[in-house]
Formats: sequence, C-alpha cells, structure tokens
Amino acid sequence: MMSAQQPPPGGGNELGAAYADRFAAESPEMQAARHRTHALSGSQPVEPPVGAVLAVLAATTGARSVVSIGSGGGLAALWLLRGMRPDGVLTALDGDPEQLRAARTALAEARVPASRARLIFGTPGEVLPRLSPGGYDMVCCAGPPREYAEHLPGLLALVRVGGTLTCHGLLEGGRIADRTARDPQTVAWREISRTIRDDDSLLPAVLPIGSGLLVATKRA
Ligand SMILES: C[S@@+](CC[C@H](N)C(=O)[O-])C[C@H]1O[C@@H](n2cnc3c(N)ncnc32)[C@H](O)[C@@H]1O
Repeated sequence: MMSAQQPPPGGGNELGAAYADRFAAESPEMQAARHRTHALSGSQPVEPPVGAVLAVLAATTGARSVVSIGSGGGLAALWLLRGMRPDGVLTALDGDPEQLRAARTALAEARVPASRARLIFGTPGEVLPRLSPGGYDMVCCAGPPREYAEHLPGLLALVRVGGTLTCHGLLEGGRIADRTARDPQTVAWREISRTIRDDDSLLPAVLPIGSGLLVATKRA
C-alpha cells in the first residue's frame, strides 16, 4: 500500500501518466541506450517523461553547452541533444569506462556528429577542475547522490546565470520524505535538496515524474 508521503507516479492518476507518456516517445536509439545502461549496471536511466523535460529545458534555455554528470549509456545525452541548439556541444562524464563506451555507441547509432559531444572518463572530483565556471547552460546530474553531493558547489558554479541544474532520482522509493529513513543515499539526497532549496540565487522545483527531477534555475 502507498504511504501518504509516497505519491504514485502521475499523482495517482495512472491514465493521466500513460497519456503524458505519449509526449515522451523514445526513438529506437534511445531504447537501445536504455537497455545498455540497465544491462551494464542495473542502474536506472532517465524515465521517458524526465527525458522529455530535459529536452524541453535544453530548448527553453537555448542550450549550447550542457554537462551530463553520470552519463551512463547516453540516454539522457540523447534527450538533451534533442532540445539543444543544432550547434550545441554536450559534455558527458562517467566513472565507468564501459558506460562511457556504451554512450559512445548510443551517440553513433543516433548519428550525432562527433563535434557535438565530448565524452570524459572520470568522477566529478576529477573532471570539475577542467570545466569552465559559468560556462554551461545546463548541468544534469544522475547517479548515486553521494558521488556528487560534496561537489554540488562546484557543479552549481558551472551553470551560467539563467541556466539550469537538474538532479534526477531524488524521489526514488519515496524515502526522502520518510523521516525514519537514514540510509546514506537518502541522507545525501536530503542534503542536496536542502542546499538547493535554501540557496537564494536559485529558483527550484521538484517534478514528481519518473523517479523525481529536481530543477533549479540560477537567477539573474
Ligand atoms: C543512473 S546511471 C545514469 C544514467 C544516465 N544519466 C541516463 O539517464 O541515461 C548513473 C551513472 O553514474 C555513474 N557514476 C556513479 N558514480 C560515479 C562517479 N563517482 N563519477 C562518475 N560517474 C559515476 C555510473 O557509472 C552510471 O553510469
């Protein structure tokens, strides 16, 4: 049974959620990327409605430069590229060489020109110093929150004024809203969410789609 703190996907409106999915159709290349990401690590790539929102955000910010942290097999990258400007460049990083290889395959299958994507092997701690502060329209975080919670200030610093940070997965299992849940992942999600919510330079929202998408735009 669902607890009061754990609304089902679609706000309890399964028909509505199914209808919304019609606006988030994955291409065959996206479906293949989803399969590869999952097969390699069992980790959850962005759900279709989350991917569609990432594409819309990339389009509304007129994104030319985007960073995907924890790129996995490239599914989020494909959604982002769908919304970015045609001359935009996506920087994707992952600490697992196999995932990065899978992302390369996904981009090749989707016929994304090599000039539009830069794939970097490494953790946020290793790669952040190589990225330009204020140089990105969007920074999209996925993967275990403990891996990037301590780098949140550095990740936020990458985003230009008017740009957007996203974090995917915070509502998974509904534990973030369960006061008795104290596992390290949930604690890390709470820390990330609180930091973003309390930062006056950001305009945040949590979208209860998929496993949850935290969106924060840097105010002018
Ligand atoms: C859920 S998958 C990402 C899926 C991808 N964002 C998508 O939606 O297509 C999480 C990824 O984070 C990566 N990851 C986990 N810890 C990391 C770290 N410390 N540094 C870089 N990548 C990491 C994993 O290798 C995995 O590929």
